[in-house]
Amino acid sequence: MELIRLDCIIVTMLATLCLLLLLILTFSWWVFPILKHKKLKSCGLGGPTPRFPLGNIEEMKIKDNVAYSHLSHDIHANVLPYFSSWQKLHGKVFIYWLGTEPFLYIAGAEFLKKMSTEVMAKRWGKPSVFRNDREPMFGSGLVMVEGNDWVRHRHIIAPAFNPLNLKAMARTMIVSTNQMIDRWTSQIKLGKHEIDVEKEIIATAGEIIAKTSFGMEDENAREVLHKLRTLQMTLFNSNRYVGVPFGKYFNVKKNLEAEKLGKEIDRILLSIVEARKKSLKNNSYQDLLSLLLKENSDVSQSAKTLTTREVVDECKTFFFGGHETTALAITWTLLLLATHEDWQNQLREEIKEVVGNNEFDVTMLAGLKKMKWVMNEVLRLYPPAPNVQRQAREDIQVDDVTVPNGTNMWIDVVAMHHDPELWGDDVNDFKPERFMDDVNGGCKHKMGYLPFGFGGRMCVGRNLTFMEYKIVLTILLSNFTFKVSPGYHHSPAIMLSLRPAHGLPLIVQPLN
Ligand code: HEM
Repeated sequence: MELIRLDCIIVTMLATLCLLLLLILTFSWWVFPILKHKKLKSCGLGGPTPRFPLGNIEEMKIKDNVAYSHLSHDIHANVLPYFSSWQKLHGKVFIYWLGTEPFLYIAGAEFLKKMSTEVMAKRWGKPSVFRNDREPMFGSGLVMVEGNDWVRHRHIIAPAFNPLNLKAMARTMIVSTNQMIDRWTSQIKLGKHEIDVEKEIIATAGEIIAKTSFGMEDENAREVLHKLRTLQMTLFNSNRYVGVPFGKYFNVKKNLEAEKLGKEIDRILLSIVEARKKSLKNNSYQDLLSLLLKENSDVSQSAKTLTTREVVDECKTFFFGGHETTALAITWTLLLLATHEDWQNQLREEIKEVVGNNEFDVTMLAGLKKMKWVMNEVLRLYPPAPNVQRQAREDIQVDDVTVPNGTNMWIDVVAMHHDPELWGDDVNDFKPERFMDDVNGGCKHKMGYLPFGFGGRMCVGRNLTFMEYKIVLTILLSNFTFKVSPGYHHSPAIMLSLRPAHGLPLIVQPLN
């Protein structure tokens, strides 16, 4: 009798527990998101109808990238077809769903301005669904951290990019680029003029960040870069179910693979961090790693230290963020210069005027004005970071719209950079002269041009990019001419960053 009663109690307890769990899940997966959605809808925001449990994911699945019939820069409808068609129906600010997570889509510059003036950088969050999903790639690095942790990380990292440190990195950039030039020259001597410049430049930029930020030897650097690339492909080259309850288990193999790669990268970086801790060699300049470790060893500044785990995550973040974006900016530039010979020649002329017969020196970079216009225009047409994400950590009021605490946001940089209302009818033309007298390229709204993000969370590495871009391009244009190969298929695609889906084969000829 006693035993039966005990059984009953256990069964009842289990049933109550299950019911409670079901209730919690229903509330967190459906009721709370629906309430948030309702609040936004009541302010007049529309959007595509979501279906439980996928939200709008089915409509967002992209088939194999279709090659463009010509070299059009009107890329938004191709790289983000669902956003492009929803925009036509619902305007520049609307709601869509990733699984059971509502997202506020923003391509309205004025809305973004009003929203960002309401919120300080440290009070912005990053969508939890992405933070979990991208854990193997960025961990708790600067891109992902929030609140006081973000302040602490940024405070430690920002000084690494001061002009003195940057200047000291220039030598490595020149050496690595010259090695690439030698490789190309040998290849051309064998009659092979077609070079996949995307692949080459990404490898060189990887080498540069490995050496300048971590003093890493080639073999270790190549291994980390290779694993990061595989991780990126695993995470972003397929349709996944981010935001869908138990979505992680829809693609167990890929998720396990990503976790494994993330751990392997951590292991290599950890061994480098530990070795550096022991040697803490006194570089003539402070690379990122020595800076992070130096702050850590200063016990009087305990509020400003990072744990070893955080240092490893920062290394990972900088390894990836520090090379691919810059490399893509240079890659897209070579495509645009290959199709605009006049600009290719103008930049070569400018280099001749600025550098002349002197040895190339970083102090000369400021004189390359047209090159900066070209860079700005390339970053407008092909922004390597094609979107910015946020999560509200408090209610935000934008005119009549209350964006509730917890709302995810997807800011569509590609859409804003290609918006004729902001840039005029020639929005899809390559016109570097837009930037001649205006750092905003004549954009009608100051929040319409965001290649490096906005506010306090703006890209911490942008000055490094400016320098590397100019150095690499100066050396390339001083040695070669570029034409598009007949084998090139124009297929910009988003795999976290905006890249040519099939590489960039160019016909490269030595200048003399
Ligand atoms: C063309 C080159 C680059 C582009 C287009 C670019 C773009 C961006 C954008 C749009 C953001 C803002 C993200 C957000 O608000 O969520 C950002 C942040 C960041 N970038 Fe870059 N970036 C570039 C180069 C670099 C380089 C060279 C490094 C490092 C060496 C770097 C490291 C970072 C980091 C750590 C953050 C996070 C900053 C924070 O949240 O405080 N980036 N970048």
